[in-house]
Amino acid sequence: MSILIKNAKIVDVKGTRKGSILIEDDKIVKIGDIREDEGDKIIDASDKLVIPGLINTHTHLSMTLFRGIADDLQLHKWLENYIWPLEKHLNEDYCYAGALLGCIEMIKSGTTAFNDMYFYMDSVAKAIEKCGLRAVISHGMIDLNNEDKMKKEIKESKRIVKKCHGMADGRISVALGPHSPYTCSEKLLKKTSKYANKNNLKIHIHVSETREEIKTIKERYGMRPFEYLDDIGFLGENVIAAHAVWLSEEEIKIIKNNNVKISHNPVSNMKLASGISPVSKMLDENITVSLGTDGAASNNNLDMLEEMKIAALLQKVHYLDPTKLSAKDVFAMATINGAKTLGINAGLIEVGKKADLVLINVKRCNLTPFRNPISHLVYSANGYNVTTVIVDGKILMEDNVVQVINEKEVMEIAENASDELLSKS
Ligand SMILES: C[C@H]1O[C@@H](n2cnc3c(O)ncnc32)[C@H](O)[C@@H]1O
Ligand SMILES: [Zn+2]
Repeated sequence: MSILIKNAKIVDVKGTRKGSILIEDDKIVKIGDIREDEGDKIIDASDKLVIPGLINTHTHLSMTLFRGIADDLQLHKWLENYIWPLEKHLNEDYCYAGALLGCIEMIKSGTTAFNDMYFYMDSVAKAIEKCGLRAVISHGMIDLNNEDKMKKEIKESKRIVKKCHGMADGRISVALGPHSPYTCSEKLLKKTSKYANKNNLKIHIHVSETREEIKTIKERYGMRPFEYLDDIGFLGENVIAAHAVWLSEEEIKIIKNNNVKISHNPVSNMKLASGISPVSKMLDENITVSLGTDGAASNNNLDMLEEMKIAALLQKVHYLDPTKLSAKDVFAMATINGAKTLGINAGLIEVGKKADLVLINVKRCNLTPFRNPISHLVYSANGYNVTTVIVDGKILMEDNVVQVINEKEVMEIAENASDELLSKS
């Protein structure tokens, strides 16, 4: 079935133009003046912006179940005293419920693709397939220097690769997810790197998130985290490093030289008081920096429109310079940089690109008067301005109604799963 989006105001980082968009199968096939009879399904986009779907490059989807639990803590206390004890009680059903809820939240706020690291990833993949989103998923590996645990973690990662890579008509791909340099042994990191490079897979890892991490890695290996990862031959263009908050000048060079992709998570970094990533500096060095929310337990939502605004504001106040991280820069991070990071043919509205598109209603008081689309998207909009979401040429939400699953039922399932899970701890 073809879809014609007519009377659109098309906005991507290349600019704003008026026109219609014709989608056939999973792709955009025509942009401009298009006859109505060319589309089987017509969407009237008058009073709407059509933007590339937003791309969230660091999530832990099923952590929606922990939203509002363990707030106002520093990362390591948060993980060790609250989150990891709760995660011991996770199972397939809980992770499925949390992932469904996360998918709906993302659809409703205009995200079409994401990069997820967590547990029970076949359940997460099932939820993504059901909801129609696009994702890179990885099993989060933590071995704490224990050889048996390392073997189990690698075995589970390989199982997920075999079971889920290319699932959902290719919308799901699998990456390897060593949690971090402080929770993974050198042996695990080296094996991960070897397997990923041999099988052309991405690697998703947390790096340099807190000052405590820098201290731990320095004490253990005599180097800073990115220096250590470089030293063991782990870094490469397939590595997606989340956070990258505490970086020396030398580490910025290492990131650049290895073409490592960085996922910036400003809200999580602010909430856990981890610090401020030197995003503007990295962008000046032409490093690919994209945007992520992190999990809903440290954010506490998955709204990329909100994340864009906070990313821009944080750089400005950090450098005491309002010209840092302009609306356009941050919109690029959430669209084309995200696509480049995840290896998706999207992030721009052009013929031949994947039909991953989002419609934003500009006839809302928070977007009135309507002047500068990218400014409005970054500084004034929020998830509630999203009306329609298309991924891979399929409509996932139309006029604010989720089409792929019953939203109320999912909220109930997730509420019950969260209740049950918390009662176990
Ligand atoms: C996959 C594991 O990662 C944990 N996690 C979630 N958010 C963060 C973060 O910001 N830094 C480090 N680890 C994080 C999650 O709870 C899982 O245990
Ligand atoms: Zn994380």
